[in-house]
Amino acid sequence: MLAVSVDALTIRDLRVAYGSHVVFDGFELDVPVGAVLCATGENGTGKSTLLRCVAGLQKPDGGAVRVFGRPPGRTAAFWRSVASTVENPSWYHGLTVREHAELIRLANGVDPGDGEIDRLFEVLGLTTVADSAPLNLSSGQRQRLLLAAVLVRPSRLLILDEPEQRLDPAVKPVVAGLLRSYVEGGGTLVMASHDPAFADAVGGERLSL
Ligand SMILES: Nc1ncnc2c1ncn2[C@@H]1O[C@H](COP(=O)(O)OP(=O)(O)OP(=O)(O)O)[C@@H](O)[C@H]1O
Repeated sequence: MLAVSVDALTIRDLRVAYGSHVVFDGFELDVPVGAVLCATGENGTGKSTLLRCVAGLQKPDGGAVRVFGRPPGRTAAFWRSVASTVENPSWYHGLTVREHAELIRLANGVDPGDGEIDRLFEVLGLTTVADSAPLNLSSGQRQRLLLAAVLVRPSRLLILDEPEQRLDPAVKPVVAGLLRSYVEGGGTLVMASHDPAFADAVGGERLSL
């Protein structure tokens, strides 16, 4: 039997308008499994709108979005394959930074004590704040935690909206390296970025909006 390969992301004839302001009309996109796609463009060109549609967080006015051949949705099954920073999560009061990572790993069926959290915290500079409450972190530290939270669990597609935002210049290459490793491990990455050097460091295709 012939194996039929399904792209990670397929968009056909996408239309999104806010009132009379048309952001997408007849937009098409294919992202194969294992690819990196980075949307770039000035403020307001539609990067976040596109990512929200891909994550199923916004219903387009027309067209079709398929993630691994299925419509994106708010189901647990969809989010088991997809990790995203398009919408900020709520942090639990009473749980530390490390306990959040442990909870995420445990809930996704992976061992929280296998050293992966320590490794990620070390490279992302979160070790010294591991026992803090997330709400006490600086905005840059919270951005690192957000990235740790999506990277600490298994997924097949990462959807990241400006992952470089609020990061120190020294941390950006580290995050770019983590994202490259994610893709080398078979994952697909769809992101938006305002930082050409960061996008170059991650690699892959650019989508200019
Ligand atoms: N809920 C909304 N209601 C009305 N207009 C909206 C809404 N969300 C986005 N827009 C408009 O749609 C356009 C695209 O917005 P979007 O946030 O997708 O752009 P972006 O490329 O992500 O911008 P930025 O680089 O500033 O993050 C903008 O002109 C914005 O004003």
